[in-house]
Amino acid sequence: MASQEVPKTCRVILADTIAKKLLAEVKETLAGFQGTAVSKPTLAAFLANDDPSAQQYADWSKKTCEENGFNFDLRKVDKEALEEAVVEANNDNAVDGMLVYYPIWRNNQQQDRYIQETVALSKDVEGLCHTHLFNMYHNTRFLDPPTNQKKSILPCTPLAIVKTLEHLQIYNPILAYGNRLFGKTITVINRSEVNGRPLAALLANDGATVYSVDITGVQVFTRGSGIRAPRHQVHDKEGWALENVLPLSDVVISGVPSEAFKVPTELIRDGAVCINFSSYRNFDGPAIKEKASIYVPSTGKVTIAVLLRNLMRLVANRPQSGVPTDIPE
Ligand SMILES: NC(=O)C1=CN([C@@H]2O[C@H](COP(=O)(O)OP(=O)(O)OC[C@H]3O[C@@H](n4cnc5c(N)ncnc54)[C@H](O)[C@@H]3O)[C@@H](O)[C@H]2O)C=CC1
Ligand SMILES: Nc1nc(=O)c2c([nH]1)NC[C@@H]1CN(c3ccc(C(=O)N[C@@H](CCC(=O)O)C(=O)O)cc3)C=[N+]21
Repeated sequence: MASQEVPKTCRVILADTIAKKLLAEVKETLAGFQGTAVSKPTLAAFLANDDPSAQQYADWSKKTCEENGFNFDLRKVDKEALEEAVVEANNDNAVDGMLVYYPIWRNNQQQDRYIQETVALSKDVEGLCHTHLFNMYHNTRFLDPPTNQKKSILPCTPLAIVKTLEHLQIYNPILAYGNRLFGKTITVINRSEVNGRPLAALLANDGATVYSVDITGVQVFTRGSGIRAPRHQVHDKEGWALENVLPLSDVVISGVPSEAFKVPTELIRDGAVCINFSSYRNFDGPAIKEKASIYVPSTGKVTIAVLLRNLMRLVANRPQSGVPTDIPE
């Protein structure tokens, strides 16, 4: 009997597919807000740079908000007027959540950090205020222990990648919640404070061994020996580079903001899962499809769906809003 050749095909999974699933949940949750004072939540977005990718991201966010029953209020302001504009939105009851497009001061990250902290905790839809980040790094889910009514907000892009990995069934539902990446090795290329570092921590907190790569080198994020440690641990891997970690990795996630950068396809394991979150294509299009089992070329649409979910969560965290508090995880 002639043996049937199994076609060697990589599945390309588009962000749109994952986003649609999440937006269906958003719609259902928002239905529960009808008849309250916040039937149509408002997201204010501040654009204070001339970054075309921020403008494009704002345009998509506006479209997605409006198609799904949210107000999107884009406020273009001068850098020097930004702080006061954020303070005004903090005090404006018509604003349910806000985000500021970064980077703003290209040579002064401290000043961007200052603006991140100026956003009120109760309106921080991207989860970038210190308290939200602290809770994420410490694997603490609630803002109000021991009452545990107010959920802490997780950063949008890292959470979107977690949602993507869940969709791809990299999270193993047979395992206990909070341990569903146990046994998985994941490389994250990017260690920025808003994307790569929180992502590495989230994945390690769920049990993965995570190699976090940036231009300075490699760190490994794990839950430590055994599976019981409550939060992740970080160690430097002196002298290590992509060539050491890519061959070990079940999943490769890349977010390098450069046209020229490509993850070296020949170092990636056969059958690895490859996810790009950069606005540039970090994987070499045709070649990666000969290597990867699953390839996700972008995640921006998933990020926007997560943003809307975070916005509903902020509303639900205000007891006076009167909306149901059971926003899906
Ligand atoms: N899909 C989404 O939802 C989002 C996508 N982005 C995109 O993600 C990208 C990254 O954004 P940020 O993290 O804010 O940028 P960033 O400039 O703050 O950080 C870049 C990171 O990549 C590392 N890196 C740069 N070159 C490298 C190389 N050759 N090898 C290894 N590591 C290298 C840097 O060390 C740093 O850790 C951008 O293209 C941005 O537009 C940003 C936010 C959301
Ligand atoms: N506070 C803040 N949060 C952000 O999330 C943030 C920001 N500042 N500053 C600007 C960058 C840029 N950004 C992108 C989002 C999605 C894609 C992306 O992947 N877009 C397309 C792919 C490209 C295309 O179709 O042209 C997609 O997923 O469908 C790219 C870039 C978020 N940003």
